[in-house]
Amino acid sequence: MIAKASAPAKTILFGEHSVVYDEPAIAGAVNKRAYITIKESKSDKSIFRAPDIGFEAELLSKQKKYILTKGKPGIIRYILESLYRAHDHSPIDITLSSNVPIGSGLGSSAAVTVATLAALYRYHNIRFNKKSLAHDAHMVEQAVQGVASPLDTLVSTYGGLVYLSRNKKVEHFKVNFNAPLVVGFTTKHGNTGKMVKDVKNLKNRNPKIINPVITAMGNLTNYAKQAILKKDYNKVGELMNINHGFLDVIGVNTLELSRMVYNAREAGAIGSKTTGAGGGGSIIALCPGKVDEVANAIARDDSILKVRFTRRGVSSRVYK
Ligand SMILES: Nc1ncnc2c1ncn2[C@@H]1O[C@H](COP(=O)(O)OP(=O)(O)O)[C@@H](O)[C@H]1O
Ligand SMILES: C[C@@](O)(CCOP(=O)(O)O)CC(=O)O
Ligand SMILES: [Mg+2]
Repeated sequence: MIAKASAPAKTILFGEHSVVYDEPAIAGAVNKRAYITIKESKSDKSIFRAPDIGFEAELLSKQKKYILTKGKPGIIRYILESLYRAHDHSPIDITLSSNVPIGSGLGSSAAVTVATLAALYRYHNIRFNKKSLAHDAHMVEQAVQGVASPLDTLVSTYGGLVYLSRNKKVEHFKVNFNAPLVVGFTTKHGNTGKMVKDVKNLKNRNPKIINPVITAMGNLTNYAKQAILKKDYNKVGELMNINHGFLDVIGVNTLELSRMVYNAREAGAIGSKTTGAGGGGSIIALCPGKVDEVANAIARDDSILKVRFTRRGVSSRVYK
């Protein structure tokens, strides 16, 4: 039997980091995906392969350990944690293929986790629905990273553009927000777990300064929700620029991220900001009528990815 699943990457429009402190956030699934295939192993060992990133390891799922044969560790922790929760430890082959850049703020960890759990549930014929899958995937991210909001795993599971409220209520935008976005990313990777910890430490050292900023980031997200519903792109852009400033305050921007953000604005983007955890990774630029100008300006020093929002969330099936 072969089980296959795939799940989309995402981009956070508003509310990264503040969402960890229960502030609202807005994120959308994009048309880049992680694909997982699970089949019985031909040997008595479980093997995980990710040829796109040159990764291979033998899995000791019972002990939550692995023996690396090729590549560098990292993303495998999400696979192991998923196996630990949803696998009976019988020998299997797991293959990951993905066109989501890893550690770039596009939620590769969530896409891989959602796809792995969905494939495992199919493989073992375990009943699940989107609600339970999003919940379980969030538990995996939390276990691996220490702290994680449910945002990335929610978006990867459901697809579409999602608003997560202060009390963790999920709203799916019905409006078709199809303004063109350019993603710029650097070769420097961020690490979500570390960035979340850094923000927490900054907040603990300077509570009177950082706490109101986190609250303001949440208020800004709520204004953005209204602007999106009205398709007021100029307002959305203005709020993205303010959000980038807040991300500077909490210390997650880098020289490369800010360079891309300002290159995008100079080339005509009406809004641009870091997206995801920062410390490396990606920016998004909102640029109606100026996609090529903005893409070319970012591409002078960094890499670009043209993405669009997609309503397609997780999908999975078994082949007997
Ligand atoms: N080349 C690589 N091979 C394997 N794992 C990697 C590689 N580069 C980064 N990683 C790991 O992938 C994970 C990416 O997750 P995260 O930091 O949440 O970023 P994102 O979800 O935005 O891609 C991290 O655990 C990181 O250590
Ligand atoms: C910083 C944070 O808000 C988003 C992280 O996104 P990413 O892993 O960089 O794609 C953390 C979280 O929501 O769990
Ligand atoms: Mg992640």
